[in-house]
Amino acid sequence: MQQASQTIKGKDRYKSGVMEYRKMGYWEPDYEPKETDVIACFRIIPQDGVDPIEAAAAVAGESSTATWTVVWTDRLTAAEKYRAKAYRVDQVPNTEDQYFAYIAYDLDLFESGSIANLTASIIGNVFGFKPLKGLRLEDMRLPTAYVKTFQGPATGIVVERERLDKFGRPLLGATVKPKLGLSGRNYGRVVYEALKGGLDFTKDDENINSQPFMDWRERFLYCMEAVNKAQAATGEIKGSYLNVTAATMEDMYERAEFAKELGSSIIMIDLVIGWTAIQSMAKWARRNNMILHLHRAGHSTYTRQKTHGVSFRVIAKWSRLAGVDHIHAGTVVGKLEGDPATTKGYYDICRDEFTPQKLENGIFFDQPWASLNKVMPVASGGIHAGQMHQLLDLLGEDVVLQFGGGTIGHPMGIAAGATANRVALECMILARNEGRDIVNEGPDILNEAAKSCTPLKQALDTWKDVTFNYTSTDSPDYQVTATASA
Ligand SMILES: O=C(COP(=O)(O)O)[C@H](O)[C@H](O)COP(=O)(O)O
Ligand SMILES: [Mg+2]
Repeated sequence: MQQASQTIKGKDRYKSGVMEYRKMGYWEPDYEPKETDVIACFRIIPQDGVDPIEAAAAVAGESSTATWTVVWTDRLTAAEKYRAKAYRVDQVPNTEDQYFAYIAYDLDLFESGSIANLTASIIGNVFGFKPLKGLRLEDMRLPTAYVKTFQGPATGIVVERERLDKFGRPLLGATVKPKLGLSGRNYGRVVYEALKGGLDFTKDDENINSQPFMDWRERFLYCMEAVNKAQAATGEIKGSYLNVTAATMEDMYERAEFAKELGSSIIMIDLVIGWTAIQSMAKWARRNNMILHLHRAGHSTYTRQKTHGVSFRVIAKWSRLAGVDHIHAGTVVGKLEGDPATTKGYYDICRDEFTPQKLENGIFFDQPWASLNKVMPVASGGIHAGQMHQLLDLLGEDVVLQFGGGTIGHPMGIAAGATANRVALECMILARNEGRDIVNEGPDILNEAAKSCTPLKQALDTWKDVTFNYTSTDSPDYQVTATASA
């Protein structure tokens, strides 16, 4: 969709009154983004009768320098440079009223190393702008110059594996269940059983902090006792993500310090604590040699519907900049939202050294990572041992596979549930390394291994028919590599 520049030049540009955004300089179809520009792709759904180009210009304006009327004080600034520029608008395939608007922002609009500052512009007031029915931030191109101002993951995949001494296979974890209500002592028993049975990690759930039934100190003490006992029993390094999420930064630091004092290798935070708190904890984790796990609690309130909000691929990018080591990124086959093609895009963002544009995976831009560490994606939510071949095929090797119900709900108990998952993983890795076609032979490979592993046999029998086959709400709009480029 093209419309020539309508920017008013000279002194008429600064006449008092209301002027269309495209006339104020926020629509510049000839603009060529600079290497150092931040670029955003928004899905715009204009109100009836609103011209899509004007809507795109308004988004550029409201997310950068503009207000609703002309202000003469623009002339006291380098306004042409600071104005964000909508430079391209495409109709979204298979829609009548939706448009992808590409907007370029000068790097000087943003404070170095601050997600809070970036987001206050890009997803600030503009999301409430009345002429739009809906607005979704689909993707961003963060230039190398800007990426370099962030710390990135505190530890990274390579060093995490070295510290854990685990290579060549996904890591295995489990979320302690029930989510709420266990006492510290019983909680510790779940952790011990799961780790002794063969998992590498257990984890606190997103909503367990410090409630009347279990103080956070109780939890940390019993978890670390379980970790130490399981390490002694198995000779392997184990961990339990201790959730330090709390009401204030002071509380979170206190909890993190205690986790460190007890010898934990990993702590956990929830996305709901906010970007500044996440960045603070990432810096703390870097200083204290701690792995930092991020649970994306809350994201679905704004990532899941395509008509308004922020795509999770953008949340994944911001999280990598902010400095977390783990991020929940979806399972495809489990109980929670996750289209395979879209989810692949999230995993690439976490693990690539350079993420190329791939419209079929929802990736709109080439994204350099400028040597920032890689984030370990975490697959969690309604998965079980019988899906091991699919998980390995879809998600690859650098991933934590987390089975909460799929460990603790095992008919023979928690340790048996853990063993089932470990044996399923190891037999699948062996088969893959032997060159077998694990996607098609996967069920046979598992059944074969189950002949000499009763826990695996029972896991397969218990959960064999469990699938969550529902239509995804967030599949890519371009099904094949299109010619569009930023
Ligand atoms: O407690 C669980 C999963 O438990 P279970 O394994 O018993 O289903 C996590 O909170 C979800 O993984 C969150 O979802 P996501 O990972 O998609 O953010
Ligand atoms: Mg949970």
